[in-house]
Amino acid sequence: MTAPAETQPIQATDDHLTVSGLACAAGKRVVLRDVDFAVRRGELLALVGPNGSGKSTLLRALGGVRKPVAGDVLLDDVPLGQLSARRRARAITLVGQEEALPADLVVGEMVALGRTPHRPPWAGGDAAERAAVLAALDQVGLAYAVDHPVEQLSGGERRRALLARGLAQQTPLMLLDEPTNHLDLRHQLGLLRTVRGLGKTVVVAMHDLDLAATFCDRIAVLHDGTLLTIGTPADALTPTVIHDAFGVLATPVTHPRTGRTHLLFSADETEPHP
Ligand SMILES: Nc1ncnc2c1ncn2[C@@H]1O[C@H](COP(=O)(O)OP(=O)(O)OP(=O)(O)O)[C@@H](O)[C@H]1O
Repeated sequence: MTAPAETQPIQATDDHLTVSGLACAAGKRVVLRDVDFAVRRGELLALVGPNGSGKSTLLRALGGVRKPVAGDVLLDDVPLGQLSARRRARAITLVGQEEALPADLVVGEMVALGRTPHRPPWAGGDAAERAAVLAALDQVGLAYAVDHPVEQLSGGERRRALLARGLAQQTPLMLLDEPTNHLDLRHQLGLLRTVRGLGKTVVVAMHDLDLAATFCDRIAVLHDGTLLTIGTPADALTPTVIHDAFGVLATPVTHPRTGRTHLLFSADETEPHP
């Protein structure tokens, strides 16, 4: 598989997050264990894996929202647990998968919630804040909806409004849980191009392996709560890894126009249906 084609790979120079011996539990059940890796500054890292493999749990742990039962996550060498919520919110944006939107706000007000960590206590919005909100909405192609009621947004518009709220938070690190859900093809590509162009460190959970390989610098493959592998798309998304993680057959093919390598998937009839 070739390097991301949308832009040149961003030069990552050091580690932004360091994950060591991480384990997380849901109730008494350990759902993530023995996870060790680093997120390099400025890279776009995809988290892929089957349903229930632990992607959302890992993202929440990377954001300091999910407390580990073992191990640690360091932000620039500082354990996340040592940071105040406000400091964390100025450093890390977490855009979750199925966040309920406050129905009685207009879109601009909802996106302005992303500015909260930057305000002094009890401060209201000002012109700079409105500019940040409009810029964030513009980045996701939603500026036209700034005064629309949130409850009137389509599923795809809701996803983009949530991302805009995250962009308005203006942190150097973003954690995105399936941001392309509900988006049509053009908006999926547009959103990933936008994310890639941010120049931030981004970790994104996604299901589309081909899009992950096209846009991301590296890919981490989760399976059953463990990190199966992490590496460049070519190194991480081999037919063997894909079969081990997803139980499907993958065949690399060359795109006749671009020359890039893509994967075709087919069912492995010897695998039991999940
Ligand atoms: N609140 C919870 N209570 C009990 N189990 C949970 C809870 N949250 C997650 N789990 C379990 O933890 C495991 C990992 O879930 P997680 O949501 O992290 O997976 P995922 O890879 O993001 O899945 P998906 O692709 O379906 O979004 C699953 O087995 C899930 O059932």
